[in-house]
Amino acid sequence: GIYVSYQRDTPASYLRKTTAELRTDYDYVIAGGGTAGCVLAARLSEDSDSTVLLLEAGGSELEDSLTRWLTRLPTLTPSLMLLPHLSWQYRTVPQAQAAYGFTNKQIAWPAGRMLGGSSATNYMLYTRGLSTTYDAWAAGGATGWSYADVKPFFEKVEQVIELTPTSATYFQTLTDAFLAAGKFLQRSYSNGRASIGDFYQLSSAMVDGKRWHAGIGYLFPALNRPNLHVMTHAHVTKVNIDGKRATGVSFQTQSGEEAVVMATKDVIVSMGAVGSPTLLMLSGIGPRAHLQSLGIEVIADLPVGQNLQDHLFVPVRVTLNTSVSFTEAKVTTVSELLKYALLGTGMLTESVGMPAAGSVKLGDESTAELFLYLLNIGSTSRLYQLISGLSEEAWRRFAPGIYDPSAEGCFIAPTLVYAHARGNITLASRDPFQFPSINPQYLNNDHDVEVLIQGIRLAIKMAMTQPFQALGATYHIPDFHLCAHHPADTDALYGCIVKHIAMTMYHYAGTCKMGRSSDPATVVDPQLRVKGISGLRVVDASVMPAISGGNTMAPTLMLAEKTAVDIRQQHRSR
Ligand SMILES: Cc1cc2nc3c(=O)[nH]c(=O)nc-3n(C[C@H](O)[C@H](O)[C@H](O)COP(=O)(O)OP(=O)(O)OC[C@H]3O[C@@H](n4cnc5c(N)ncnc54)[C@H](O)[C@@H]3O)c2cc1C
Repeated sequence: GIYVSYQRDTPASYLRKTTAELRTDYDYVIAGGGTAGCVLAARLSEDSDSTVLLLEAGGSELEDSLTRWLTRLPTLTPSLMLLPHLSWQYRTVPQAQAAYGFTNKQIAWPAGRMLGGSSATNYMLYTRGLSTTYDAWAAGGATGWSYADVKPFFEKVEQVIELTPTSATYFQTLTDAFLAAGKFLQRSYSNGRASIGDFYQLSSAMVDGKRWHAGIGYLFPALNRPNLHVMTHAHVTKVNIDGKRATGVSFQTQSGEEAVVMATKDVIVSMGAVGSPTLLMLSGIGPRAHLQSLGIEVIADLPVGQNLQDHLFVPVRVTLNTSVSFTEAKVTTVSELLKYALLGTGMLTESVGMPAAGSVKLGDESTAELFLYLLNIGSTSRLYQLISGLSEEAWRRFAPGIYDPSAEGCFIAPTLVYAHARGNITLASRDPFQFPSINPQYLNNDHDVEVLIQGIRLAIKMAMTQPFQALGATYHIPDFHLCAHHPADTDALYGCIVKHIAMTMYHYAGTCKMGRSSDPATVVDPQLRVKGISGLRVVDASVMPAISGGNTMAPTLMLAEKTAVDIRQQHRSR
């Protein structure tokens, strides 16, 4: 008896297993149970007279204790990116102007694949980002999205997440050195050419040393609501459209069953900046010529998949002759990570990743162009090569001793905040299970390369400051073959290095651009409704008109909170 009632009450028991457990229609059907999808499902089902269905292609930690264990322990984050059932193994197409050091010139683009989405596999940094981003969104036609407008929704998110400073025990010496070095830079280089902002320790979405994600914070506590249905392993293949109205979605279940469900109010697509444009194009919403070339009937000719943006960074390797990080454990492979997990060291509940950052304005720019992050992946270097897609050769030439697990070190990571490059996502075929073709067009313009060159110079200056020198810091300039003919310490050399090693911070955004309806570059209006189609919205990182000035999880949570209010108001006032 006890066993049965325990079973009935587990959150997993609320997940729908077969289509027989679903209704034929819901008020809202949400495609994608990721960062934004979990917020929407929780908020929309707060109205007990609204019915909500959430469909997620991946599984959930609720169904599988190994997944729960892997996702909750912050140090295991890099390993999640290698597991295809937890991360989509997307990859860019070969890059013309970037990724020279990557196998096939392709950069790995992992994204979360389970309830919680990328918030369940990411590095957990939480930052609202530069307020100037949102003011620029509003000025560009995204009415209602200025910083003053969005601030209350960040505050709402911050009531749900318990933020903690990125943690400390293993990294604090290094973090302190980085923050002190930031102060040195500020004093010495805040002149006409570069103005250096404050350096600060970042906040992390962790509770008691364990990962917080949108499933934990939003969805799981709502699972017992009778008006909310959630199905995992449900791969959405199409938005069904009748005339100019979205009527529901088609999806395939784990057992391979093809199913259709109807939405009486809204279909909400929250499949992330790769998944959402892909689904729209498969459904006939996208650039006319592209859809026609694949024989897809065009229902709305919109620039879906365009305007792709990301944050690129250059890891500058700094080794130290003082033991500062991971002093208790040297972790170089997945199996070692697991070994330490089994040993249960406190290190597992430490966040690898980026504990601190500062911003830099270049020339007479009015907003920051560069962030300098402290990247704490010193002794997980082999793993890092695997997850990024860097070639063995490039990784070996990247820095001496990179394979030496006893080498203490870190990376200083200058990051391009507002790239000028605009990439695109297009369908590779009409098969909804085939990945699309992802072309970020990284570094296809001088501006982006020049900003990162200045970033390398600042990273070097930082390594030479007294706080880093006190730890015996040495910075390393990679000796890539193709760069060998450039003289030391020249822009030409650093530009060549940028083209080899600049890599993604996984902040894919912008592929279903929001803005004024009359603007031919936009896909959704400021209420995130797809232009020209009723009953269809896109709510996730893809709607950002310009990438946020900082990591993208918090802005994605914010935009889902804000749009949930819009949706509820719209339908209440009818
Ligand atoms: C490795 C990594 C590290 C990162 N680190 C940070 C960080 O430290 N801080 C930060 O702020 N940001 C970070 N980011 C970025 C941030 O996590 C994302 O920008 C944000 O979570 C995106 O949210 P989203 O709702 O747009 O998409 P996601 O959260 O990715 O959700 C999309 C969901 O849709 C599902 N889906 C896709 N296709 C289908 C389909 N056909 N049918 C059904 N469901 C489907 C996916 O499985 C997924 O659950 C990181 C991202 C990654 C990948």
